[in-house]
Amino acid sequence: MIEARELTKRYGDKTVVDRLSFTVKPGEVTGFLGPNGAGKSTTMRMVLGLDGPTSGTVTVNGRAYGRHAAPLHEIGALLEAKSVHPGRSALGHLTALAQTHGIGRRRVEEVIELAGLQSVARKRVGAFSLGRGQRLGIAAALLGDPEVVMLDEPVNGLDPEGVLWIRNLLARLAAEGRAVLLSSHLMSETAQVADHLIVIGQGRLLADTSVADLVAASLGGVSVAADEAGRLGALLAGPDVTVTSTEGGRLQVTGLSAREVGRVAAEHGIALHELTPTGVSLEEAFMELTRDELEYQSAPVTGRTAR
Ligand SMILES: Nc1ncnc2c1ncn2[C@@H]1O[C@H](COP(=O)(O)OP(=O)(O)OP(=O)(O)O)[C@@H](O)[C@H]1O
Repeated sequence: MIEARELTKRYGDKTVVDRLSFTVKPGEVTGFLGPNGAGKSTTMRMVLGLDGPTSGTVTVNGRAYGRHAAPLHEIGALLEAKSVHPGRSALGHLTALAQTHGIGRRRVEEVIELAGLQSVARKRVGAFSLGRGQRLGIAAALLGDPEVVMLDEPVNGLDPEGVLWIRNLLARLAAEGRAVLLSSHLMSETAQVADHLIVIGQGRLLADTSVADLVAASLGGVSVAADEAGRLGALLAGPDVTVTSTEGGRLQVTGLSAREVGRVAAEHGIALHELTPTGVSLEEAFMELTRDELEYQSAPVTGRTAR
């Protein structure tokens, strides 16, 4: 379990992580989402004691990382810019790491197999593709059979087979009762594997929700085609309702259910040709959540700055 309480990191006068509180529970994959620069890597570095918080705390299985006698058994992590000596073999790298914790040869072989690296275990790591490098990083993370697994953007640069392999692996690790934290800036990809989501923007917590709840909340608009689209649009309009006309007498309505739209049309004798609930994608839900929190907003097409 990872528990962050009011975790804060400032560099100079810039607050990169801002009073962040969350829990990564055992038996679940928790997605850690945020746009570039949101503070995910900084948070993960603080979990591992690589950066000290300015204030607040973060613990792994009840203690700060540095207070564990054998941290590889508590948490296995893959951070983005992990450096491995390029002249070493995968086997050599994992063996050296294992020796720091008195982990035997047998476990080294197990994680090599688990990561599908048997055929290249004796090859120089410097010649590894990005995908193989990621697999090696994950093998290293799992070496100590840790209760908590934390991976920073693990699918970056992987081919579809590698992506599927990671998805299955994460699901299995959670099913074994481990707490799994997985960072990403891609909502749809994360939602496919995560049970729970922690979304941050500019270091602040924006959402702490189950994937199922987010999916339910994202089901938004209704597409309507009617004979008297203009009249129907005026009848539907209200303080929390947006009505946009599109081509061919079609309306896009948000803030009302399909049933409510249908009832208004029936009450006013307006014939409908189509009444379709249109869910927004999870990616859109994520963009909506983080819209005000982007570090670098794209300039709109008019060329004016966004803020
Ligand atoms: N050592 C540092 N000194 C000053 N600023 C830093 C330092 N490390 C990170 N930052 C700043 O903190 C902010 C958050 O960075 P961080 O890498 O944690 O974000 P992230 O969510 O992991 O983003 P990405 O998805 O791009 O990796 C950025 O604005 C970054 O420039």
